[in-house]
Amino acid sequence: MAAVNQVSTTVSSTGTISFHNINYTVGTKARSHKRRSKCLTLPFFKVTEQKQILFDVSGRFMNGMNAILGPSGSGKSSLLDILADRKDPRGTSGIVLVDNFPRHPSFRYTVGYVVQEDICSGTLTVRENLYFSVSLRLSEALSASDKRVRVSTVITELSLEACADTRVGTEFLRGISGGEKKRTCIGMELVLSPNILFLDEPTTGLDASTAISIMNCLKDLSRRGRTIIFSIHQPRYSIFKLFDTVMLMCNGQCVYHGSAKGVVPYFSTHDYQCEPYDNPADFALDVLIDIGRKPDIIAKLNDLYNKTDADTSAAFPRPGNMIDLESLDHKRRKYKVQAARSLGAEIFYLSQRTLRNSFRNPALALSQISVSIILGAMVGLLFYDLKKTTDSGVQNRLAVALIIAILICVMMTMFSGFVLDLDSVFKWLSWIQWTSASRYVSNLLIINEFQGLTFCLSNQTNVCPMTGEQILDNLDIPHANSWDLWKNFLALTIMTVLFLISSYIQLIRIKKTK
Ligand SMILES: Nc1ncnc2c1ncn2[C@@H]1O[C@H](COP(=O)(O)OP(=O)(O)OP(=O)(O)O)[C@@H](O)[C@H]1O
Repeated sequence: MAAVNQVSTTVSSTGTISFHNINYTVGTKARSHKRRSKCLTLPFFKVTEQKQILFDVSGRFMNGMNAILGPSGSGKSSLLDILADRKDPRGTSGIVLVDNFPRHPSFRYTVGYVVQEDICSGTLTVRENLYFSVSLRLSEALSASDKRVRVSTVITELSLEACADTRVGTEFLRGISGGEKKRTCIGMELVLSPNILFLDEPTTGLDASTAISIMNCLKDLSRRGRTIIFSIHQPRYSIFKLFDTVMLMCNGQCVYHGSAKGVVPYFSTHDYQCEPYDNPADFALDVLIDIGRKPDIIAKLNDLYNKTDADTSAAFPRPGNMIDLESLDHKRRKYKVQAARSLGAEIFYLSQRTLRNSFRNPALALSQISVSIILGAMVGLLFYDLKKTTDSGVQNRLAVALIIAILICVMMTMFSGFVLDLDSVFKWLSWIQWTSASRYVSNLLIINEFQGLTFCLSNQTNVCPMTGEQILDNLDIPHANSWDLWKNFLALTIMTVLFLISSYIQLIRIKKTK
């Protein structure tokens, strides 16, 4: 989901976003042989070099359709992410203002961002997807009926009434059309009532007629006072003529920012003539590809754009204010955004969706249930009516543990201290056994299986030369008291908690910025 679950304030704005001298740099693996060779002796030493993606990009987007156009790799998505406050602030510089003020810390949660891939749940209906989005992302103060009204309004706004109660569809389940699916994804953002809607390549993967219907839908939204900002690759003329402003990017620099109608006349003044029947978007892309090979022309056009762009300079803060704005922006990033929902509510809505998903996706539910039943039956059969004899009785029980361990994880089994005698074979590696969940599981199973048993000869059942305790002693598994059993439970519990915590930390790390 684009902007997750934290909406603390309603930002009232006219939706004008201006940005000034945006630079973006990332650290990449060093490619130069010279640098690598210096570090050949340090195999784990990563050599990074800085790569600048965006160079001093400035501009202003207002209510209407604002397109960011350029060849692949020109920096469109990077700029879009920075404006939407979805990029890691490290490596970015410059100022982004909304209605001439720095963005609120919760900005990214109050604007809509439609990612390229469709993120709606296939087993839910269009209405349920929108309701899920509104429930998870808006304040708990909103009543159920308010939520329903909001969802219905968005359904009407996006002309989704006819398929509102149809399931979106999965690879196994026929659902709504591609265009309706994209509109559902847009709707999941619109339920926030954002003034600004970002879209990353909204027409990618759609056929021509679906693409135009999506863009017409966005045009309608823009007419109702929204600022629609999107990156787009190669629009047809019927789509291009819907744009109000166009920003042309080339190698991370802006070479044109102005009206869509002005593109052809602008480039004609720089000796690039558009053929009478050529699509201006195709023409612009051809020009961008050509000047991409000529750094001096890019620099000239970029310089011209920086000097003459009237819209940008009108919104540009006075130089004296720049320092204050930078420090404000710094403070803004440190500001803690309060979650709009309690943890319990989040768990409830997510579990509800997961349950619905399982029930409505017969293939998934069936495979999950079948796997559980088959595994359970297998383990049950293996343990069923085992003999208490010294030969097969003992052997069938050390085999069962092995099968289970293999099912869980082969690697962990290797270090369980059960398959191999780690003390003698891999002395220097034997400590790994203490990190192996399989070791604790196998210890538990073996203690549980053998403790208190006596094993007799198969032909003379009154002669019982072996006890379970002896086998446990032979395997070097402590079993003197109940703590020897329960400490394995404790170790497994601690491992589970640690894995959950580290997954949670990783989720927190990746969810906010790219
Ligand atoms: N985190 C990163 N690490 C390394 N390179 C990056 C990173 N982010 C972006 N780039 C590079 O920056 C350039 C611009 O990327 P970006 O995705 O913004 O371009 P784009 O115009 O949206 O391209 P496309 O149309 O293909 O999606 C590309 O060359 C990309 O490989």
